[in-house]
Amino acid sequence: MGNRILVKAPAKINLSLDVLHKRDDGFHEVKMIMTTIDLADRIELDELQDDKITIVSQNRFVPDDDRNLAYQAAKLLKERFAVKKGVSISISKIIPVAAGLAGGSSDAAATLRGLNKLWNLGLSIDKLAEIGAEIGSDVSFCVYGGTAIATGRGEKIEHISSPPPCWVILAKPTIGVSTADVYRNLKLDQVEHPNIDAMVQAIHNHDFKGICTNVGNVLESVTLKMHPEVNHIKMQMQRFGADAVLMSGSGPTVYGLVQYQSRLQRIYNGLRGFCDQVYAVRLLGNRNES
Ligand SMILES: C[C@@](CO)(OP(=O)(O)O)[C@H](O)COP(=O)(O)OP(=O)(O)OC[C@H]1O[C@@H](n2ccc(N)nc2=O)[C@H](O)[C@@H]1O
Ligand SMILES: Nc1ncnc2c1ncn2[C@@H]1O[C@H](COP(=O)(O)OP(=O)(O)O)[C@@H](O)[C@H]1O
Repeated sequence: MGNRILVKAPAKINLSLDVLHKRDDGFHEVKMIMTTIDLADRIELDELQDDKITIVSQNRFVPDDDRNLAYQAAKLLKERFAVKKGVSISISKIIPVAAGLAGGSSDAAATLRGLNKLWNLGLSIDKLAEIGAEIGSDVSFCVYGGTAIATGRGEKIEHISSPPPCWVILAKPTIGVSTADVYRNLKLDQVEHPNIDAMVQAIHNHDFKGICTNVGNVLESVTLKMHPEVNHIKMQMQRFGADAVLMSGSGPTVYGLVQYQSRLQRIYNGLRGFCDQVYAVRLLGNRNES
């Protein structure tokens, strides 16, 4: 049997997401605070002697061809560094798909980190993040994990300290949301911009209350209008007692920050009454092992 590497691919949430303007290249200039959570896909990379890339996944929403972001990551490394061997990429999908949690981007990032080892490429983590940006805007952050301010189209990463430990409840409505559609329908003259500096300060001070008052996401203005059920989940989560409630990324997943474990069960049970996909996990906030 050939060499095998196992890599964890954690999801992210956006504690704050601001869009500054639309750029000439069609992308939007953003300023976001991203952090990793303890909800992760598992990626298994098995060396193949044949010169090919295969994707194995039991999840019917995960493409098993070149549309898969993990496939694209492997192809990019293979071509750029003239690797003659192949790889079988097996994805155990835990992160809900098309949810605003960067599941696909994190699979791609984990594949980059894993193949760097499997193929002995010796690339630095910064180089892997740079390569990741060619696959998608969120991939660079996912290469590092941790907590960061992301600017540019999301690929410029400045690491900051982790928020104080807390719980994160996630509820994913059954609808899927296209990130491109959400950005396209954003009306920047009608949004309320979050205070990112105040969020950074609150994180720096380990001020959980300050973090809760400063969560904000301008993309909510689009997705909540398109899908009123997302707002319904937000209101329910607030009613059940989460300390802060926000949509992650372009949605439709809504997350709640919860300081005390004693409250978790009640919020979880309440949401499970009308939403199939509910998760209670810890906020990780620390960097991936490279
Ligand atoms: C909204 C965010 C917030 O973290 O996450 P998700 O909801 O996808 O998790 C990201 O900005 C999404 O990043 P990602 O999903 O990697 O986007 P990409 O594949 O690069 O781009 C998908 C499409 O979204 C639009 N897009 C993306 C990023 C950006 N800064 N401006 C844009 O306008 C573009 O139309 C692009 O074609
Ligand atoms: N490894 C992957 N896991 C999940 N989805 C993937 C993957 N590769 C490509 N995709 C495609 O990317 C789209 C967005 O997926 P995902 O990364 O889960 O969502 P988001 O960008 O909202 O965080 C999906 O519709 C799916 O078809």
